[in-house]
Amino acid sequence: MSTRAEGEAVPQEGASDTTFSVRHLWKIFGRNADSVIGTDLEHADRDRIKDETGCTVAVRDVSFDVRTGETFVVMGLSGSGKSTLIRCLTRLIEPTSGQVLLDGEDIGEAGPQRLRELRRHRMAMVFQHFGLLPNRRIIDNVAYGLEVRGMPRPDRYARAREMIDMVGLGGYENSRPGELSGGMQQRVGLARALAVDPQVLLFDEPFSALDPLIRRDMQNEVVRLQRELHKTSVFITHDLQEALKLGDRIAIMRDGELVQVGTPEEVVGRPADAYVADFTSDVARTTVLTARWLVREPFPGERTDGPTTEPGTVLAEVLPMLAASTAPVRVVEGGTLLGYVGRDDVLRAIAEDQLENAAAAAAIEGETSEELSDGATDPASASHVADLGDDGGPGGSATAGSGG
Ligand SMILES: Nc1ncnc2c1ncn2[C@@H]1O[C@H](COP(=O)(O)OP(=O)(O)OP(=O)(O)O)[C@@H](O)[C@H]1O
Repeated sequence: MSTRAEGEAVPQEGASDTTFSVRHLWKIFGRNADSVIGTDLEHADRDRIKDETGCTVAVRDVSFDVRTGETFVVMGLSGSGKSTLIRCLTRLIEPTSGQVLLDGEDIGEAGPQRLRELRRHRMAMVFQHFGLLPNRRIIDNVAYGLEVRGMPRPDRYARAREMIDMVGLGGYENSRPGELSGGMQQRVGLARALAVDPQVLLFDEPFSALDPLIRRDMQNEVVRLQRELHKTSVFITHDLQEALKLGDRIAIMRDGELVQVGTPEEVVGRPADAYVADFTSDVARTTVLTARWLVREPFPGERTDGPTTEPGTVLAEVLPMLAASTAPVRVVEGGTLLGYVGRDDVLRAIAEDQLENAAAAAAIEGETSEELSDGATDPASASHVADLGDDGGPGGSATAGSGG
């Protein structure tokens, strides 16, 4: 099952603002993979399918769209199917069933020649372990994709130099990968991917092997490059903070399924179920939710002369403004007044954070005790938490589609 964020339009297949359309994608590893889909087993859990057929369900009936220019993050725990999913997008792994459309073209229908063209010209991948050629100089590594395309040497070196400068490695053109730190090698990986000017960048946990500080630098680098280049990107990570920082939208995977697709605010502010709520319970809402999330009409008699802010301002920055003014903040976008956010609104959003944390903890505990007591009913059930989340903030529905 795939879940769309509340208020999100049903995607139009091949719509012009969509780069990837993934429809009912399955990947089942094992010899009897075809014996699962379309049978009763299709809905069984992974363990039962494994027991009865020997097959592993890695991706289960996943559908989503990646919008042109957005960074679409796929997040989930180890084994949830992220790597398999991103490899199915390029058919590095052959899907068992379902469709992947790139600009409306069904890549499942592409013959070997067409597939090679698509991979060379339309997509580029950045891997966790860099994938650099150890005996080649940095400039040759960066120019590699252009060389494969047959670009003349002066042109490809010029382009490679440009990309090396862009990722801040000017001066290292003649070094070998082994002479560079992990973070620098990943910059080379990034430059190599960008050199071919791909339509789509695919990142498979590119920063997982890096030290935390270098990892943060690289995340900032990606944010900066995205601001400049607006490349459509699919980014795989198991790190929620990374997902929140980089993602215009985040898809959360569990056991091969998508459990929620939404903006960072939607995922944190209105988690789809107890699993997502548990994932996001450590995130300080004030650093993710923005004024847009809480914006509302003025109350009768309320002051309307408060300080102004933009809808994208995080609540952590709205708070000091409210502390300094007794009037609610006016939320203004491009000269248009969207509405107001007052002290109570922000307090309620913060209090909900505490309530949801407690409810999520209770639900997880409840699930565990249910398992132990073989199905005994527990009031703190998953749906209880989902209900809490569904209520969202006072202005919850105003945010649907924001940040996309
Ligand atoms: N080639 C394969 N053959 C059999 N099973 C596989 C294969 N590749 C992956 N799997 C299984 O498919 C499931 C999903 O794996 P996948 O690597 O896609 O998850 P992931 O979320 O990317 O995990 P990680 O973050 O650890 O890489 C896992 O149960 C894994 O064991």
